[in-house]
Amino acid sequence: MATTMAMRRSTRSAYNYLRRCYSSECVPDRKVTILGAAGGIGQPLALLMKLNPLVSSLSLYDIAGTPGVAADCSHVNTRSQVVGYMGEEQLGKALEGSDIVIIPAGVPRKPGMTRDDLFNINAGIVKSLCTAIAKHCPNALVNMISNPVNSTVPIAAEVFKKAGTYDEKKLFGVTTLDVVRAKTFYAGKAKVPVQEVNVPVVGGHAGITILPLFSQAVPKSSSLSDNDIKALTKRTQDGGTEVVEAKAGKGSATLSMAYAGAFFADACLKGLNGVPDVVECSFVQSNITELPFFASKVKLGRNGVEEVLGLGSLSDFEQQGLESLKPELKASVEKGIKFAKDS
Ligand SMILES: NC(=O)c1ccc[n+]([C@@H]2O[C@H](COP(=O)([O-])OP(=O)(O)OC[C@H]3O[C@@H](n4cnc5c(N)ncnc54)[C@H](O)[C@@H]3O)[C@@H](O)[C@H]2O)c1
Ligand SMILES: O=C(O)C[C@H](O)C(=O)O
Repeated sequence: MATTMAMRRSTRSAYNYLRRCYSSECVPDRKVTILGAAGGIGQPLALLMKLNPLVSSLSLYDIAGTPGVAADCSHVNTRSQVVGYMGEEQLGKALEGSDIVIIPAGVPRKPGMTRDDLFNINAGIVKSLCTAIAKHCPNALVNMISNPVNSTVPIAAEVFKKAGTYDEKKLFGVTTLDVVRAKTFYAGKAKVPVQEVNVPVVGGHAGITILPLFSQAVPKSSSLSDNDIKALTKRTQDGGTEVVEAKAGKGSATLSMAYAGAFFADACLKGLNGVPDVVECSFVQSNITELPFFASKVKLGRNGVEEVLGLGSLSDFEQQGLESLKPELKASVEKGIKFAKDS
């Protein structure tokens, strides 16, 4: 009898908790800022964030083109108020009060280029934007999309350290597109419903540093051979290049990236709002390997990273992939740190 009463009480409190979390009058105000909002990723990402009911204020910043994007987006009849900001003199206002800053500012690849070939231009852009974040919204969660992510995230960390605002719980390299691709390719090959699929992707965000863990994929598939897993791994690692080549000089992934960026920002917002058990992969400061930054499953909470989760058990093939990616990832991280320290 006492047990039944206790169960009823706990069901009621879980129900009340969910009601509190999801009833529209209790959703807290949240400001999301997109830096690079007029670009190939920035525009569809702005639209997807405009559709997110967790956002109350959407701030769109770019060096050009934001008045038009903001006016257009602002006519969509959803909760958030949209304001466009253009040029460096408006950057502070764009950032003030942000809960989340998403950064897709910078140049994309052309066929034949690696992500590291973008370093010379994008490192400087990221450094100056992060300097402004440290000044105007030091407590915001930062979602870094600009490539090469393996170096731009360490650059951001160094900029924040120099400014005295670094909180490792609040800096994220967005690797969600790798997860999105791994899910899609796995579902296609294993012939399982894509909406039921989950696949962790760890390491970094470039070539062999992208390591999908298909041995941990759900739902499990008994129909995939070792060669199928190798081919799926390679396709996930080369997913960005597949799009760059198909776009033939007109940039890299924008629509799938906007989807992935909006999905990850939504997970961050849920974490900030106290929704329990929000877990996504991201490239964060980490001690689960000897590398200082590493992508793995991360539990998101009210302060950003609540816990960096371990790798779980790996197949021999994945273990080999992990060892092979370490030198490249280490070099990219060190390159970012050196740039931020020297410049
Ligand atoms: N993390 C990922 O998975 C992933 C996926 C796709 C693309 N990317 C990267 O995202 C970046 C953007 O790609 P895109 O296709 O949107 O490029 P794009 O050229 O279409 O857009 C970039 C935008 O950044 C703006 N910009 C440049 N300097 C700026 C500054 N100082 N402040 C604010 N805005 C500035 C430009 O005006 C432009 O509107 C690239 O570096 C690309 O490699 C990352
Ligand atoms: O491949 C690129 O250059 C863009 C991005 O990193 C991607 O994975 O699509």
